[in-house]
This record gives sequence, structure tokens and C-alpha cells, in this order.
Amino acid sequence: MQDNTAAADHVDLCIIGSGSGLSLIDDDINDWQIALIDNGIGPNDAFGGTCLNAGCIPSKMFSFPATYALAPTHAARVDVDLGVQGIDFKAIQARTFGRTDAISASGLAGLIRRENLQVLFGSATFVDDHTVRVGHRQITADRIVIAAGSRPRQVRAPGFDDPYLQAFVYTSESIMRVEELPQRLIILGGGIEAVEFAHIFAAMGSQVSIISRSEPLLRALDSSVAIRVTEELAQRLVLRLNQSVIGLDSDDAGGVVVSTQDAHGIEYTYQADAVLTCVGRIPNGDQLRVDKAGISLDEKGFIPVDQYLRTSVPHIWALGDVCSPQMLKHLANAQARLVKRNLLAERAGRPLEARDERFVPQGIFTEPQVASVGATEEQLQESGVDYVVHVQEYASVAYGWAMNDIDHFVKLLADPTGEHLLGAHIVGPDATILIQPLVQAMNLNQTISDVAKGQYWIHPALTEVVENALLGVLRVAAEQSAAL
Ligand SMILES: Cc1cc2nc3c(=O)[nH]c(=O)nc-3n(C[C@H](O)[C@H](O)[C@H](O)COP(=O)(O)OP(=O)(O)OC[C@H]3O[C@@H](n4cnc5c(N)ncnc54)[C@H](O)[C@@H]3O)c2cc1C
Ligand SMILES: NC(=O)c1ccc[n+]([C@@H]2O[C@H](COP(=O)([O-])OP(=O)(O)OC[C@H]3O[C@@H](n4cnc5c(N)ncnc54)[C@H](O)[C@@H]3O)[C@@H](O)[C@H]2O)c1
Repeated sequence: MQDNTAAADHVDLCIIGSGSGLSLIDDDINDWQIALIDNGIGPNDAFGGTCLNAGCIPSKMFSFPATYALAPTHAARVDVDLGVQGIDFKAIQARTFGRTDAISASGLAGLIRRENLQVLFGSATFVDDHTVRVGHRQITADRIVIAAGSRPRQVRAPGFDDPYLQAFVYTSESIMRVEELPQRLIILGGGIEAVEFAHIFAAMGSQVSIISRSEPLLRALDSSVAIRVTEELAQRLVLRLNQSVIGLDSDDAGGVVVSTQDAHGIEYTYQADAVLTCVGRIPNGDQLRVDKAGISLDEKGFIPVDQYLRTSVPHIWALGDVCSPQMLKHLANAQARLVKRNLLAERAGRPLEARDERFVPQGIFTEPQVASVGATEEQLQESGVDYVVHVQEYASVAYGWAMNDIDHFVKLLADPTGEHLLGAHIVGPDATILIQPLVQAMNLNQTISDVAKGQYWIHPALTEVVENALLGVLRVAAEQSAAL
């Protein structure tokens, strides 16, 4: 990576982080001198952030072929006898990283050609609110954007800091580049990464066990969805729930032993060839010395930002995982677009634009797929908001019959008048696609009636389950108000 010491030490804009921060750089700000600082992702110190190098994109390039491995089970439901001859893990690795590494390299090469941009490789720390240090350079900037992302949380238990044992421990940044497919893989954690990687590695041929300190998996989701996913994964994987990890040791056969303890103090041991930690991510603000710029982190380590994505220091902005607990790429991208518009607005003396993050959807690419937007039923109950609920089974529509689906559903939560959705949760095939009209309805303030009745729904496509879910929740609301 270029570290051009002849370049100016004062710039108009300094960006920390080459993930979503990269999209700030385009021809609209060609008249600004820009510094972009990045310290790289994963074992290769890859340029371009998490999504491209170790997150959304490679993990989905693994999970798509993994889903084929379940085709025999799905096919058997509709009287087709399929066999999987095998999955070529090395070929999937080569195809995935052949593509993402090339995009990372060409993206960097394209940036370096920009005359108004200097790219600095290393870890940025603040010296004061206008000055950032990277290696031996100090860059002063009129404005700074912090887009430094997050990193995997480490497990704190005896053995996890042992250099010999660390060779067996992987995170999302290293597991997809593992030299050999582990025969026995233990995944620690019960969240999104855990269920996505469990699906991938079980399909590739590893014996996968998930160890989670709570129950069900995906506990932050609507509980009916979380329970459904947990039940289905339990049919294919070993689940050890409600157990806390208390240690890691070597075994006599060249592997490792993970020790756990349950709520009653009973201890268990599990042998593995590799351990993947999926116990959450830590925002990287703590490594930036933001206090030197006059910024304090919140109690969870995020950089606080206002409705315009400005930090407490008006010329320092933040976006993405470093300031957003949801940690989702489509949110980081939207924030980068907003920061860009606000930088231009400020330059032109126009009013700033506020963010709208009421209805940020989420898709989880395990088997079964999950998608959700808005409130869960538990959140509505906790906050005392009145609601009506309707669950529409895939099995209730013609395409669900064609699939012979018996397990999956769309769950809608609406205000008691049946006018607007409060939450939508889907578990089952193509959930991440089926949710989109509901995301649209909530973000564009469309009524349930308009979305359900104001358009043609293709017959007999699976989207009819969404249409019927909308009609169903309208019916429940009407019945409830008639009963009052
Ligand atoms: C396995 C996995 C799968 C995921 N799948 C999905 C998905 O399917 N859908 C989805 O929406 N989201 C997904 N995510 C989340 C998504 O990847 C992140 O929300 C998103 O990439 C965050 O973007 P960002 O720009 O905030 O941070 P990043 O893309 O991480 O960019 C931050 C950059 O800053 C650099 N940096 C950090 N500290 C410093 C410093 N001090 N100095 C200089 N540079 C620094 C880092 O090296 C990095 O390049 C996934 C995440 C993981 C781990
Ligand atoms: N498809 C997607 O959108 C996608 C995919 C992967 C990751 N991500 C993003 O990345 C972020 C991180 O994912 P994740 O699965 O690591 O986090 P998560 O917050 O979804 O799950 C973390 C899990 O680790 C457990 N945990 C936390 N601390 C622990 C400890 N000390 N010991 C044992 N268990 C512990 C939690 O109980 C939870 O089950 C998420 O916020 C998510 O938005 C998104």
C-alpha cells in the first residue's frame, strides 16, 4: 500500500477505514485533498474492509453452495431422490477469494491513481481534534470521518491466550481461509455468525457443534423465529445450549478440548480440531484514542453520533459499525451516503439531512433463512405497545404446497387499527427476498391495505404467502375492533 511521504500533511478530508468509508471518495470532491488510512483486515491485512474481505460477501459465497448440500432433504419431500457427491471446499475457497482479493487489489490500485488522494497503511490514532497520527506521519485535516468498523470479540477463559492453543482458534476473519477443512469444529456463541458458519461448515463436511451460553439461538430475534431456527439446526448439528466456556486445553490426539459449565455448575468437555469464536464484535473506537479529539465512547464502546452522523465534535463524523450497534453493511452503506451528502451540504451552506433508521432490516443466511424488520413481539410487549399479530404458514399457499413445506412462516405485527406494520419476521426459504415488500411498506409509510390490495401478486408465486399474511393481519385487526 502507498505511503507517500511527499504528499501534503494537511488535507481537506481524512477518512479512517477503507470499508464503507471508501464510498465517500468520488468525483464530487475532486477539489478536496483527501487522506485515507487503513490498517487491513484478517491474516492478509486486506484492504477494503470487513464486508468484502471477511464478512458478508465471502460468507455468502460459502453459504450458497452449502445450501445445495441440503438439496437431498428438500428434494425427498417432493419425491425426488437426489444425492450429493461432495463439496470441493478448496475450490470454493479459491473461487471466493480469487474474486474478493482481486476486487480489493483493483479497488486500491484505482484509488492510488487519484491525484487528490493519499492512501496510508497503518493504524490511525488521534493526536487532537484536527490531527491524526499513522506510523511516522501526522495528518491534519479540516474534517475527519471515522469509519473504522469493528473486530471479533475474543473469548476470555483460561487457555485462549496460550500461543500453542491459539493455532486452533479461529474468528470470522480467519476461518474461511483455513488450510484444511476441520473434521470436528466447535463454534462458540449463539448469534448470527454462529448459525451462518454452522450451516456452512456442516454442509462442507465438518462435524459441527455449537456451544452457547443461552437458549434459544438467535435470542435477539422474535422468539418464535429463534425457536424455529434452533429446532431445525438441532436436527443437523450438535447444540450445547446454556453452557459457558471455562477453558481450552490440548488433548492427547493433536486436537483441543473445550471445557464448559452449565447453570448447575456441572462441567463438560468437548474435543475438536478447530474452535471458531462467534461471540460478538467490538467497535474499533477504543483503538483510536478518540479522547484526544474530545470524543467519549458510550458504555458499549460505540462513538456517539447525532441525527446527522456528526460526533460531539462537529467536524468529526462517524459511520458504520464504529457507531451503530446493528452492525449491518446496508446500514453502513446508507450512513456513508448520508455523511457524503452532509459533507457536501455543509460545504454549500445547505441544511444537513437527518438519518432515518427506524426500520433497518436484517437477513440471516443460515438454513432456514431468516429475515426481519421492525419490532419483535417481545419488544412490543415490553414497551406496552398495543398490537395485533398474524402468522401465515408457507404451507397455506399454493407454492408452499408445491414445496411440500411444513415448517416455515411469515409473522406480522401491526397496530390494532390494522393500518401500519410494526414488525415483520420471516423464517424459511427465500426469507431474505420475501421480506422486501414489507421493508418497503414500513420505510415508505405505506398502509397494509394498500400493499396487500393495491397491486397484483403473481400467482402462484411464493410471494403469495406475504400477500396472505398482510390480508390475515388486516382480518385480525378488523375482528378485534368489531369485538370491542
Ligand atoms: C462473517 C460476517 C458476515 C457478515 N455478513 C453480513 C451480511 O450478510 N449482511 C450485512 O448487512 N452485514 C454483514 N456483516 C456485517 C458487515 O460486514 C459490517 O456491518 C460492515 O462491513 C461494517 O462496515 P464498516 O465500514 O463500518 O467497517 P469495516 O468494513 O470493517 O471497515 C473498517 C476499516 O477500518 C480499518 N480500521 C480499523 N481501525 C483502524 C485504525 N485505527 N486505523 C486505520 N484503519 C482502521 C479496518 O481495517 C477496516 O478496513 C457480516 C460481518 C461478518 C463478520
Ligand atoms: N447476515 C448478517 O447480516 C450478518 C452475518 C454475520 C454477522 N453480522 C453482524 O456481525 C455482528 C456480530 O455477529 P455475532 O454473531 O458475532 O454477534 P451476535 O451479537 O449476533 O451474537 C453474539 C453471541 O455471542 C454470545 N456471547 C457474547 N459474549 C460471550 C462470551 N463472553 N462468551 C460466550 N458467548 C458470548 C452472545 O450470547 C450471542 O449468542 C452482528 O451484530 C451482526 O449484525 C451480520
